[in-house]
Amino acid sequence: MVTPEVPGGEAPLGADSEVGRLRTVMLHRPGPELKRLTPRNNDRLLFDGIPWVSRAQDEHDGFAEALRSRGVEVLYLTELLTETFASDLARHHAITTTLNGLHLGDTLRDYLARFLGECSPADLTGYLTAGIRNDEVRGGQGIVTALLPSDDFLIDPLPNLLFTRDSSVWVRDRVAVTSLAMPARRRETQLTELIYTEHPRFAGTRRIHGWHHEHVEGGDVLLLAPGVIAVGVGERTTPAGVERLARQAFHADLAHTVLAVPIAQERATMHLDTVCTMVDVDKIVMYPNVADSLRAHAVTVADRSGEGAHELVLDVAPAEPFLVAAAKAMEIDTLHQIDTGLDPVTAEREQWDDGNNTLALAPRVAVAYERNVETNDRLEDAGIEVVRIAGSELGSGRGGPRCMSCPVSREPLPVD
Ligand SMILES: NC(=[NH2+])NCCC[C@H](N)C(=O)O
Repeated sequence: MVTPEVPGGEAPLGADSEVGRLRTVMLHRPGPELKRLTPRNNDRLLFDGIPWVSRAQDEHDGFAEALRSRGVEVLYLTELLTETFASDLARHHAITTTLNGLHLGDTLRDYLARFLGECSPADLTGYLTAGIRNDEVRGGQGIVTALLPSDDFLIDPLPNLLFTRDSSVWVRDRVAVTSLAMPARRRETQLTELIYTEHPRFAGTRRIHGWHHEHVEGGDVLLLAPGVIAVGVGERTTPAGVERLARQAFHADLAHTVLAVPIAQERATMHLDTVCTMVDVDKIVMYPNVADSLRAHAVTVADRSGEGAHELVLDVAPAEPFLVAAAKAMEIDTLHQIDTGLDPVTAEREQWDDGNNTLALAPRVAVAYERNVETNDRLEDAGIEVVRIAGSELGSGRGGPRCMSCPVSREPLPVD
């Protein structure tokens, strides 16, 4: 359950929908890690271009300002991380997990452990997020430094930290620290897990997943309604990942139905939130080119007499059209679809530019990239207020307002 608000205190942690009034959100302002992108490494680092960093920062500041001007508290991931590093234990943990890659060798690993161990919390955040290249180390010289190319990263930069929704997702009052599938992103959740474990703001928060578990990415997790979670299964979230998440959610009484939604294994549709996002309690903006083929298996608990989450007996229903299965689980007549774009070509262009990837600030109020003109018009025609933000540079990482934000606190939806 989302806990009731403490008068005068911070907003209670958690979210039970994608559209309850947004109170607190975690963002990552793009920083030096984006300056590491080159035409030779951008594919591996999952960017489709080389962003103009200062413009991306301006756009991101515009996004944060749009949220603040509507009463949303903005937390920044790197500030939380630096505060987390006030703890010696957290620093030690971060350094050890970062350096356990097999490409380093003992000489370099020992040197880097000492070097990072002596850094200030802010510098440590900088190195762990922007990475370290072979030609930047001042010690630890030996076989590895001599033989690795000078521009190889000893610690990889994390340009996709920008997409904070992928690295954690709240389900009611618990947080799922996710387990990212792509090698370029695996380290991100070692950092988010530390924040949620060690930062005083999150003291006592219970977790329902972790970076060492089966792959689940937050972009695939949609809280369709209190008790109903849709999870995309494709390039990023594996069938085993959904199973673990569903078991944990059922066991902790966070949900009664999980819809497992297979999605095409393509770059344009890497996460479920590239295909659809909620903009009202019963409205979803959706890519029409896949809407007809999108299907879902409703997963429920058939028998909960066993002890632990792993002993729940799950029922997996045959696949049904997504909108049908969703409406049933949400106990509403219809989940109304608002189409991306106008015609199939505009839809394809605006889907690519994250037209579906909206962030709801409240029922019928959503943040969207301004460039998706046709989709935004359609949202307005359907009675949704659209808060438009610039995203020409931000978009080169293939993510929109929803991927770039992890809602940490939303008001529960009014019960009618
Ligand atoms: N939830 C999302 N759709 N996130 C988009 C993530 C984009 C990022 N460049 C990646 O490939 O992982």
